[in-house]
Amino acid sequence: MTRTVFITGASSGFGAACARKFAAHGDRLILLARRQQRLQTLADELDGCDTHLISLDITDQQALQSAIENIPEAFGKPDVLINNAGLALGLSGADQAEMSHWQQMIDTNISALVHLTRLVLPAMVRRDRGHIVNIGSTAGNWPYPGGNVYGATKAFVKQFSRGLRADLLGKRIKVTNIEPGLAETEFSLVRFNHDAARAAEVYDGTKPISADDLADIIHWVCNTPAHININAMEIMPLCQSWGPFRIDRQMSFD
Ligand SMILES: NC(=O)C1=CN([C@@H]2O[C@H](COP(=O)(O)OP(=O)(O)OC[C@H]3O[C@@H](n4cnc5c(N)ncnc54)[C@H](OP(=O)(O)O)[C@@H]3O)[C@@H](O)[C@H]2O)C=CC1
Ligand SMILES: N[C@@H](C=O)C(=O)O
Repeated sequence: MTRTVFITGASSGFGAACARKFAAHGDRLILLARRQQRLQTLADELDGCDTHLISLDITDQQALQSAIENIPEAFGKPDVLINNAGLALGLSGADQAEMSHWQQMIDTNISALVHLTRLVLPAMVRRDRGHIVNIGSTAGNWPYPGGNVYGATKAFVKQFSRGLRADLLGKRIKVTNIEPGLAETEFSLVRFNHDAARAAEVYDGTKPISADDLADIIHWVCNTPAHININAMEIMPLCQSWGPFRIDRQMSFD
């Protein structure tokens, strides 16, 4: 059956790779991001796939609502919503971080994700079918220095995903939180204000998760038997693991 798959953050990274993967399996796509030209180039590449493009800032609530109301009828209602648009900005400690960065991460990773879910979910409930795939992060499970608000937004996404599952018991609607670790996309470029050298250092000497790796996993998650729900999946490259607790041995309390 051809599904309508709605992917946010489709102009790059995981979102673009998911678009290619789902298109290759015959699904029709609704693709959202700010960069219209990127979306158009992707849609041209996916020749033969029915694609509806939504070019907007997902934090603009009015624009988002109007875009959802104006999805062409031929696309029907989304069967799968991949809440992927998101970002980290900066890696400064909490006393130094820019408040505007924190606000943008909260607006994008939390508020916009919640808003879009609220807009799309009623039709899934009415039709008694659907799948919401939220893109969380290992940063929502494990803290690291400088990850402060970014990690907190992803912890929100994790708990929101669980809450959705609790609310949707008895409905044929699946909810999954995908929690990737080190993955090479434009993520670090954005985090470090397009400083390419600094972004490259993040992946230096590693074999990180690729966008295609993650798209394969998401596609699998969206194709499990009807009675199975993958609640959460944490994925790291083999070269990544946890560090020990840090202990400061210099502190004085005199
Ligand atoms: N790469 C990594 O290491 C990991 C990433 N993640 C998460 O995966 C998700 C995708 O990131 P990834 O593919 O890595 O990074 P990319 O930077 O490559 O992609 C981010 C996508 O989000 C879109 N986006 C960001 N802000 C907005 C906005 N305000 N309105 C609309 N679209 C927006 C961007 O589109 P545009 O700029 O055109 O608007 C882009 O398509 C994010 O939620 C990220 O937090 C989770 C774990 C690991
Ligand atoms: N796991 C990465 C993205 O979410 C990170 O925290 O750097």
